[in-house]
Amino acid sequence: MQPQKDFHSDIAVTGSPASAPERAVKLSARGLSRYYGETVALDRVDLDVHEGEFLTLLGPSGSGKTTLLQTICGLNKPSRGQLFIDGKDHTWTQPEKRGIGVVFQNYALFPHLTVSENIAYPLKVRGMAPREITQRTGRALETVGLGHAGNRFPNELSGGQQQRVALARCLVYDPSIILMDEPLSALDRKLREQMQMEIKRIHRETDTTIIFVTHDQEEALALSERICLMRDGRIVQLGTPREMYESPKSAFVADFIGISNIFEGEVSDAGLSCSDGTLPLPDAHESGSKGYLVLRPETMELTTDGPIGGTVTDTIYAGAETRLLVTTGSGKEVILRHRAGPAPRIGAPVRLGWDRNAAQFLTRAV
Ligand SMILES: Nc1ncnc2c1ncn2[C@@H]1O[C@H](COP(=O)(O)OP(=O)(O)OP(=O)(O)O)[C@@H](O)[C@H]1O
Repeated sequence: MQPQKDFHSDIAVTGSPASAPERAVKLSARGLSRYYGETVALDRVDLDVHEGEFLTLLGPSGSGKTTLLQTICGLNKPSRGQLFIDGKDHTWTQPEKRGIGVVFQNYALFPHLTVSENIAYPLKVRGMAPREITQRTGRALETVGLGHAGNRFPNELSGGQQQRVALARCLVYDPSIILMDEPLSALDRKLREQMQMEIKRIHRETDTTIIFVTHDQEEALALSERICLMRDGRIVQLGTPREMYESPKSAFVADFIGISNIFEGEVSDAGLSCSDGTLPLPDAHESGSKGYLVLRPETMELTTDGPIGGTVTDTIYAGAETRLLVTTGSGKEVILRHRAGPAPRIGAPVRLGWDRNAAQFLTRAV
């Protein structure tokens, strides 16, 4: 498996607690499945989301994230299984009776209504008293930092501000759960990062349970208390960003979360035999078993007698470190971070070593 992450990207694992939050369960999925003919979009999903938690559904395209989100809010009906909110079975409850707010990527504001009118619209339709509408609208606008922009029209706002209006339109109901389906993917990188901070702040201040869908692992690491990584309609691992990064259960998880250099091979008495030689393993394993040695870039270094040989094929200066791309003898691309001394030039032959205690040996592919 080759590293497919952006060589230029930075991975920051936020300081989340080391274990799942000890809070009441807000929402539970039990054996949730959704079939479309032969396609299994969701496959017996069991999931508990805690009160006030920020949980991200992460996974490649087609892994079932949107289907799970839609099943939770009631826009999609499960083929099997149950959904509980606050301990009550809501599998077949109408979407508007679930107390769930939804924010989509496509924020779809009414262009001919002002920001305040956009936010007030659904409350008006439901016949709420004008005074309460004004109060709620004002509060929601303040929460998203747009108290000054109530009289503007959507086309007078930036993409980030429009997404905040969409968020305010959701907050105005005081939902106890908010679902967000790739809400930031239409924004450019800088705006997206600003909005991530904003969403984190709103989460802290309102203590709402948030389930956030993204296929961007950096966004998941930056935002979430826990990440639920999906593939082929199943949950492959659920944990804090740190658990997912430091203790992946399979090569798929190690490859998806952060940058990994993964060597696949067979265990022999001397280590892992692979196309780049025999590599030492962090612990003992039965000879003949197959598996994956996972080496994170920050645990690798250039050493004169390292077990892997290769050639530097790219270097990127990034302040405190230089990122090196090394192509090994077998043609595999390895990323590492070089901190001490001048970086080698492109084309230089190098040998790679690593901190053996920080290496991981995984036997599962998925
Ligand atoms: N209405 C539908 N009819 C048939 N198949 C569907 C339908 N909706 C989703 N699927 C299939 O179900 C699977 C899961 O789709 P889903 O949209 O939930 O994935 P996703 O993880 O949200 O993907 P993406 O990141 O691309 O949005 C995919 O194989 C998809 O093709």
